[in-house]
Amino acid sequence: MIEKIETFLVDVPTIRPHKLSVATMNTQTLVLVRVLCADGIVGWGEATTIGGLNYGEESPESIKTNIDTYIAPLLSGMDASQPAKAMAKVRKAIQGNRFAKCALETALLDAQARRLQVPLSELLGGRVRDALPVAWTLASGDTSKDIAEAENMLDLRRHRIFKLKIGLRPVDDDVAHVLAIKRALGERASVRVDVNQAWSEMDAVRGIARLEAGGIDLVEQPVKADNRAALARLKQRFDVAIMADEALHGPNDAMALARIDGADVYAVKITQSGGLLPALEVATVARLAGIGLYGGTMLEGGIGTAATAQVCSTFPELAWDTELFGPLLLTQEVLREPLVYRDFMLQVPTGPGLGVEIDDDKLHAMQRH
Ligand SMILES: O=C(O)C[C@H]1C=CC(=O)O1
Ligand SMILES: [Mn+2]
Repeated sequence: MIEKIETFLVDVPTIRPHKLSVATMNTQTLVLVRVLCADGIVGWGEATTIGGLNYGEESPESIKTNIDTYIAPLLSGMDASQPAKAMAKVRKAIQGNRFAKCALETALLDAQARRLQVPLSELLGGRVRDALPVAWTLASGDTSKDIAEAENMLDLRRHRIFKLKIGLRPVDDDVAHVLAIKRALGERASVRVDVNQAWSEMDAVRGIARLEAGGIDLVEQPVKADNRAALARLKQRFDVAIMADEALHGPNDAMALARIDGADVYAVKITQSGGLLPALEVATVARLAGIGLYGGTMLEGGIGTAATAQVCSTFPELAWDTELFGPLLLTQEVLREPLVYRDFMLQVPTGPGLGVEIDDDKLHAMQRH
């Protein structure tokens, strides 16, 4: 039986300012959910978002309030060994709130997988890979700092895929910044950009032509999320891969974009999809439509990152790798043992459930009171 659902806000400074076109992050607010079951099993989930309300329409505080006030009471007393039934009730009664739903589904599945003593991936069809290549985002805002950071990551054998955050400066300045980094790294790295919706279609045509000519491998969400037609036109026009990120809020968006041949790649995010099972549906639509997959992040801490890793481990094809580096951008950790990054890859945890353990003392010390 589901006995109790608790939520925690945890403010964690980032290792350096992380500059996106929509926000500069100096801290990340983790939203964590704990589900206590009557049989003593505990499950964890995460509903972390980016930049308060700058990036999405759910803020950390609204997610916590909506779970505490409206969603948790629906679940209390339900059978904890039937996560799908519990989530069906939530999805029927609650509009929107994808991040909150994701955290609850993660926690319920974590608990059930622990109960069955299997890794969470095994409740999702089973894993086909044990390690996931991980991109790093260069977003210091300074070209030479970004190059030094990339060189360091290559030396450490931690990352050889780099995503550059652009869209804040004039197109010409951004292109010059990206191409300087690509020239410095050459064939040693895959260089990609994320515009976070900042460009008009005209800007995008101009910018992407030059990025493509300069050897950039992928352009993520160049135009507004709701302008699917423009994304599709850019995909038709250019050879360089066009990735949908903010345009994807779950399976229906995945289907609508696939119908218009709107993107080459989907960034699969468990929170934006509204849960782990909807994220699998996004991935299935992509697979059937011949669209490549990329494991995306909302810069979550260890819990959300482990949950996404469990999901991505089940993908037969993962052509564009992942960006599951969230915990590495944060100065503090709520896990007892950090996730393992080795040889450019995140090792998918092998223990029961999410395969991570929360340090209650650390959490208590770090949580917002
Ligand atoms: O992709 C996004 O838009 C959000 C996020 C993921 C990595 C990163 O640096 O920012
Ligand atoms: Mn993105």
